[in-house]
Amino acid sequence: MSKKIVLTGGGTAGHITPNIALLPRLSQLGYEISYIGSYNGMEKKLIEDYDIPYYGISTGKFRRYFDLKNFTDPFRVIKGYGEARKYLKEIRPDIVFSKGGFVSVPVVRAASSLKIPCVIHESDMTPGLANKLCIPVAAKVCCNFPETLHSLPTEKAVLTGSPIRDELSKGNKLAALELCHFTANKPVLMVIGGSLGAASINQAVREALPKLLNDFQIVHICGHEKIDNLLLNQSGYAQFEYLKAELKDVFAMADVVVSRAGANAICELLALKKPNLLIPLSAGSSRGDQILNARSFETQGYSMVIDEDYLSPDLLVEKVQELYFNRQTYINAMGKSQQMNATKTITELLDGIVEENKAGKGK
Ligand SMILES: CC(=O)N[C@H]1[C@@H](OP(=O)(O)OP(=O)(O)OC[C@H]2O[C@@H](n3ccc(=O)[nH]c3=O)[C@H](O)[C@@H]2O)O[C@H](CO)[C@@H](O)[C@@H]1O
Repeated sequence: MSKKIVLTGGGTAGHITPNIALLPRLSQLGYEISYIGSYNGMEKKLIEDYDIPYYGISTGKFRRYFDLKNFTDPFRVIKGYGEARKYLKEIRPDIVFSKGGFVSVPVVRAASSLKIPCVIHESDMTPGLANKLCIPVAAKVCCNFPETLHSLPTEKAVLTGSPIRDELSKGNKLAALELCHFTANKPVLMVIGGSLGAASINQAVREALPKLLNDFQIVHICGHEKIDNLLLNQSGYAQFEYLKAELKDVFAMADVVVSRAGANAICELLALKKPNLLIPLSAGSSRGDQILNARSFETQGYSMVIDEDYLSPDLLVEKVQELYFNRQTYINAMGKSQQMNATKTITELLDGIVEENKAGKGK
């Protein structure tokens, strides 16, 4: 009997790439996979590279602050709920897996109204608002950090880690050297500011370029519309807005990495054992989870950290040099980590629920 799953999640790549990581194993297990995301969000652009049906719904953001859109977004969400219900009735999945983000709320709530079991996943240390709205109706809530277990209902919480795309460990260094027009004789610093880029990191890196270029070639993933045209011809410096398939090659080429401390990004750095300097998003512009992520990795000896409030070009140069000098220490520490196989744990959990329900219906 065929098995069907609907995946949802979007807004930023951190709510999408873990779903992508699950695709090969779900296919092996015989699932027909569909995706429900927003009409035109990042998830649509990333999922269209895979051969699975995509259903777009209307979405709105849940804000804790005043914005005129707070008056119109509820109607968008209600519309999205109706569309999600319609698509779910059409697809008739055995289960829904949600990676969070605002688009996932109407999908999970609609699935619950149709008695379709939902499993949701929280990558960060504390649950985001979208997941908080879904926890009451979820069958299970997967999480990435042991610390998160305390914030979740005991009977629903499962520690799984965050699924990482297998292909990331299969990069080709030579392909990346060619892509960036770099030589093989000088170390490579990779800078990645999360899936949307990070303006403060971009500025510090660009101001520090004259010094950094003495020792490194720099590949900078700077975010949508954040390329600096004045630096396009700078030798030893390559900029990209966002990398899809080439990301694995750039990881393979990187000797050291400067990164935001998004939950998935840091798990990938750990899995790939890349010595890294984290600059977490400040508490002023977020709920502070990246700071917790970064401090946890620093304490475990996997990462160096700069507080964004103290970020300056000179401090960046000093810390990058220190990181490169001590890189083997970080590689050794990361080599001792007991990182979970999240893809295996989550797909087994999902398949277990589906098989149990099918067996129940067959009785
Ligand atoms: C500003 C913001 O709200 N950030 C949040 C967002 O970050 P963000 O969406 O940046 O998520 P993460 O850093 O966790 O993950 C980014 C993902 O995008 C991928 N990637 C990135 C750049 C690129 O060019 N190509 C590419 O494939 C990375 O490999 C990774 O898989 O979600 C994370 C997970 O909930 C949170 O921890 C972050 O606090």
